[in-house]
Amino acid sequence: MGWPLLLENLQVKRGGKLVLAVPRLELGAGEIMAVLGPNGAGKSTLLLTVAGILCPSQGSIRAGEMVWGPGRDPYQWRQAVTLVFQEALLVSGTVLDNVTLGLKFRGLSAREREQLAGPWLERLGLTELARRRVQDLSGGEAQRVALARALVLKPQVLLLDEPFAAVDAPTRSRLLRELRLLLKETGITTLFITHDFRELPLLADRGLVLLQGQMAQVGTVRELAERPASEAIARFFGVENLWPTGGSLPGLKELPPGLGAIPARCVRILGAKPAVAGESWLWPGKVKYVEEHWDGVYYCLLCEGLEVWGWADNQLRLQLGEQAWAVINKKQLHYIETRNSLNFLSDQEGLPG
Ligand SMILES: Nc1ncnc2c1ncn2[C@@H]1O[C@H](COP(=O)(O)OP(=O)(O)OP(=O)(O)O)[C@@H](O)[C@H]1O
Repeated sequence: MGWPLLLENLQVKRGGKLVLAVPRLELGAGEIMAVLGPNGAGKSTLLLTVAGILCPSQGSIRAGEMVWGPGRDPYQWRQAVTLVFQEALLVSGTVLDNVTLGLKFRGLSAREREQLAGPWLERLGLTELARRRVQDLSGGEAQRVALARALVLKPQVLLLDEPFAAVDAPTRSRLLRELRLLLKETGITTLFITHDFRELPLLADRGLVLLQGQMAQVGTVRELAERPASEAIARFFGVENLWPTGGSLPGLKELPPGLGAIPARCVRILGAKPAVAGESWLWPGKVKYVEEHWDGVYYCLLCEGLEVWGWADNQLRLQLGEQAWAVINKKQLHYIETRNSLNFLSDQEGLPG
């Protein structure tokens, strides 16, 4: 089982500027956490710091008994924590040479190295490619080699920068699911970067959203998508419905000033008013937009001037301008208080150091 990871009071500067602040972040032993956020949010900075490549200007990172931070020697830390870069940094030679490189540095004999590498080559589908020269690999194969090279060292903590980014989307989904099984079996504590929140359920137990160098929210995929802590997070997760509260629609008019948020997939569109509303609000509206998918249809209704995005199965055939009903589940409409925006690093003045 990997080690638990604890980041406390972490501040990281780059080019003399504070670009990442993590007051506290805890990963349980064997937990897999995704790091999400837009460009420049601080994702790579976080990974490079946990890898012992960047030194924080303040704070500490603990893994098991070991500590990384200002004044600490990174040598031992780097033995326990392994970073796999997005661009597989392979040395010239064969796949096997690359997978066993770290073991060679640790002084193992060629025979021992091959014995240890064998199972990992097999699990990552590389056995047939073991003697192939790395310059003849596809981008996806090269990424798998980089991963095998990291896993063969049995790291306590694994850091992955956009795993399988070079692979086409369906193959990436399959590889991420397989990687999850493998990591859960070995119990390696893992932090990985992704730009795509849809990858979160494939690999991660929880996600950390970074915005402008700040921890904006930590949670499971459902918590992040259905209970976003701010408008910025809701937008990042592609929550289609973000309505200003107030007005005359039931559900919104009772809320204090802010936003009502609900993903389109959680709003049901019906062609006729149901007899019973149950735990829902029923909003009448006219069809403004239709988008057909293979497994259903997205509709946008105009309800009292608000654009309401919802989902229906393929049986429902509504035309533009037709009367329809949006069913808003009371438990799923999430209130976001807009007055409490995050204090982003760039908005702050006089930060320490
Ligand atoms: N070497 C550097 N010197 C100065 N500033 C840097 C350096 N590297 C990154 N930064 C700044 O640090 C901040 C965080 O960058 P980082 O690369 O960690 O973001 P990211 O979330 O990984 O972005 P991306 O998704 O584009 O890779 C950005 O404002 C960036 O401009």
